[in-house]
Amino acid sequence: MIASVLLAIAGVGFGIIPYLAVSKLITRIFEKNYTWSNILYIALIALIGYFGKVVFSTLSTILSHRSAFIILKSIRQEITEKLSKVPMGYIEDTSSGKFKTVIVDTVEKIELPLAHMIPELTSNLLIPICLTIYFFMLDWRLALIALATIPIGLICYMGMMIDYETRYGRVLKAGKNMDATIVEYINGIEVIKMFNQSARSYKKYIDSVEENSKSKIEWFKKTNGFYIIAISIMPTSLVGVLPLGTYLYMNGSISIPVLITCIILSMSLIKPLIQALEYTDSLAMVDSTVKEIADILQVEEMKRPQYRKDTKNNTITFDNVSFAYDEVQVLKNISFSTIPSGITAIVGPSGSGKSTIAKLIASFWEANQGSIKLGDVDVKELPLAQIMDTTSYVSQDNFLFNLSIRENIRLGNKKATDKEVEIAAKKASAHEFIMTLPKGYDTNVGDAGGKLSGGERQRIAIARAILKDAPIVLLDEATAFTDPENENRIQNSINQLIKDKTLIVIAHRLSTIINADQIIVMNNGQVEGIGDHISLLKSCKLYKDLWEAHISYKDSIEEAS
Ligand SMILES: Nc1ncnc2c1ncn2[C@@H]1O[C@H](COP(=O)(O)OP(=O)(O)OP(=O)(O)O)[C@@H](O)[C@H]1O
Repeated sequence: MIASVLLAIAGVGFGIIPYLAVSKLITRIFEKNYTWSNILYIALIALIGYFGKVVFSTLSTILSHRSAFIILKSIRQEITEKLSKVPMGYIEDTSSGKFKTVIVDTVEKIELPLAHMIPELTSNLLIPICLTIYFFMLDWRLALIALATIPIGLICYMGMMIDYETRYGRVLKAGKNMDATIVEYINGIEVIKMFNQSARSYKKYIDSVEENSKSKIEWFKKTNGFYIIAISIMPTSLVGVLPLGTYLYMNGSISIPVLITCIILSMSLIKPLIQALEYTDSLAMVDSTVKEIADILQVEEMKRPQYRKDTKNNTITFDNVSFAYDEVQVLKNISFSTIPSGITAIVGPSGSGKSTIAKLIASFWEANQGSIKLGDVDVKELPLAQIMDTTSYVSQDNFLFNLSIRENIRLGNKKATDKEVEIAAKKASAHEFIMTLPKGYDTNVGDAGGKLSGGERQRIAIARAILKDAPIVLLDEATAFTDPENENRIQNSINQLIKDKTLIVIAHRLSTIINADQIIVMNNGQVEGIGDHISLLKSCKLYKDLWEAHISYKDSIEEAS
């Protein structure tokens, strides 16, 4: 960027040469002190000046664009890296549309000011300054009258800038809100269609589009008057220069060459200044854009060390753990240890905190109190990468990327060969259905896996986890896909996934976990009972109630079918 500014300054230097050359030429012609070779020589110098300006300012623009693209790339990389280090809570509380807007659109907005404003502002300010000095050297009275329109223009610009940041801030905010709402609308299009709604009846969308247009009209109304007056008055320097110049010439104060040079100078002085002032918009935008990006980059990260530690074993231990998402306490003094290479099931009514336990194990959030240990080390003393390598989290809504099936499975282990991907898919009982697809493993799964059924998505996610081969598996058992055929397939794939692993399963269908080595019964954020199926039936009333409810539900389903 510095090289680009230096080149822009060199361009400015060359840009002034034609003005000086024209002035010299006029002087010589009027003094009748010229030969054809003199004229050609001066014209050649003017031409060199012009080409020098074009070459240096082009080089400056190329360099500034290159630097701008590098800066944009690194800002985008920093934001995405940051998102992997902040707590999930922050990401869940922020709409995906907002992230999209900041990473794609907001960052893009800095390209123009970075690539153009720095070199062009430099030249647009330097050229008038140099010309003004020369103007004063020729005749200070004409120089002063030529510059008289500038303060009037500046006053108008100042009027335009009153409350500018707040007003422009409203425009930016409305634009972002509209972006976020549109992304949300597209994501929820299924629900909108199902309830026979349209974009017009989706109030949030309509409101955001209206606010976007209102804020722009308001901003336009308040700034445009000042802007029009400024750009109309500022270039009128000839109105003063012409009569005063003629008067000075007539009373012999200045010569004709000086008068003509001053007229040329007064015409060329204002245009670059107006262009420079037009960057006020970009400056205000850069300011709010930088603040917005900084807001994300300054979010507090989960503080974890850089280096891995030996944890001795892969047992997870919760010791008096409490946790709240916002103010509301979701887990209260939870204590338990998982069974090494065994199954620990977590059961309980909806909202009792089961998934939250899994998310704390996966370090999506930090516990507020107490400690969570992996082996004999507190997870806070382990790098996030070590936790991620040690655990596989198969949630209910497994997200698939808009990529081929092969690439989605390979996310589990990016070094896996095609053969290994297929073996994982076979273990997950997914191979068969994949082979019926038009392009087999190369079939694209669509946005968020939308081209596959829920059960198929689940099996692809399990294949991904099998390929990852982490020693701890966190499984948020799906409540959907309960038709017997699918359930059997998913159960088979889960059995392959958990071979020789420590499994923590959040179970909704109690019949699937009666053989678990340990069952933790959660109620309202607390542990109500721990034991195996038989012992809990005797000792834990809540577990007995849940079991009876499950059995009678199962019976009713079987009777109905
Ligand atoms: N991101 C979040 N922000 C705020 N509150 C949350 C968040 N996620 C969950 N909760 C709340 O925390 C409580 C426990 O949720 P959790 O998902 O752990 O329950 P669960 O036992 O797994 O429920 P279910 O069986 O219905 O999946 C609920 O009251 C829920 O509303």
